[in-house]
Amino acid sequence: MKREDVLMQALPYIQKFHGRSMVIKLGGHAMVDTDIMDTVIRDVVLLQLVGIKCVIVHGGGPEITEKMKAMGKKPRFVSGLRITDDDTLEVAQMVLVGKINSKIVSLVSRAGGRAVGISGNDANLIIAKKMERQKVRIDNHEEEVDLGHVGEIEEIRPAVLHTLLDNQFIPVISPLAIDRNGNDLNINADTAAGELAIALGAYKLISMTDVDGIMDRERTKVFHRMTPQDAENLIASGVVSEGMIPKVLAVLRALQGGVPYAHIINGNLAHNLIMELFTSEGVGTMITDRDDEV
Ligand SMILES: Nc1ncnc2c1ncn2[C@@H]1O[C@H](COP(=O)(O)OP(=O)(O)O)[C@@H](O)[C@H]1O
Ligand SMILES: CC(=O)N[C@@H](CCC(=O)OP(=O)(O)O)C(=O)O
Repeated sequence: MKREDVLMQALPYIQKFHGRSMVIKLGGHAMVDTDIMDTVIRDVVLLQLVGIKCVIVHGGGPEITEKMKAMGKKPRFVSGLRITDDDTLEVAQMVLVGKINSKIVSLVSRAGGRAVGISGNDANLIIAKKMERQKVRIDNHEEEVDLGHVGEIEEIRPAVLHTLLDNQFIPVISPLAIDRNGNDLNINADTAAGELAIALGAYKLISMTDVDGIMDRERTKVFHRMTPQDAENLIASGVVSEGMIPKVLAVLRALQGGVPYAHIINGNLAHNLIMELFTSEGVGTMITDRDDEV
């Protein structure tokens, strides 16, 4: 395709997306290469310049795990959620806020945009409560496990995001929350992105990870489009497993909450974000119960 054709193909999408908001979740596994991360951020700055209100929510699970191991602590997860004791919460805060959030903000600045880094506890953006004890199967019996400082989202107060977006800032959000008594909590980044997308009335939730999208059992084929029902079936049949489960559950919750389109795409390939948004073929998986084009 000629260069001008590629650009013109984007026109109807730009017209459709102008003035709408999108929540872009950058998973920890999608942030391993700084050069590619740089292209992802430049894509986001471009999206903002064509009138899309972009909100970035980032993860950082792999880096938290690495730091915990370096401290001699063994990371433990229950249903994809990290058991978070006092020390682990401190590591999560250091890695998420101190390192990853600040790196993304700098990359936006380098790309010519203006970002403001916040976490869910800033301006009471994400109010959560400590998660109930979770039942886990261990050696043929069920045990109840306390996840520590892990939060379950109760409320999103998006006022701060509207202020930032209306003034052309790109909010970059760390997945931490606060409870009603002011205690800090760790939350899964996909869950946070899904709830933020609902509260903002976002047009799309885009989750960037380290695989091309939702794949078949053999992991040879990517499903480019599916309905929420298809996605539920893939979880029930075990085709969707491990870290993909919280991601797909967050997508389903967002779709139920009124977000029309959700995408899961590979964040480790340069310019996948604009390819997914501005071409009819797309590159990853789009989940929607609408039957129109975008
Ligand atoms: N059906 C599936 N299609 C694609 N990936 C899957 C599927 N089921 C499980 N996965 C796994 O989910 C992982 C993505 O989740 P995760 O590692 O938590 O990502 P992130 O850190 O980006 O949030 C993939 O690397 C893959 O191993
Ligand atoms: C409670 C919980 O599990 N919180 C996550 C927050 C980071 C995250 O979700 O990062 P990814 O998107 O890279 O997986 C954690 O501590 O790993």
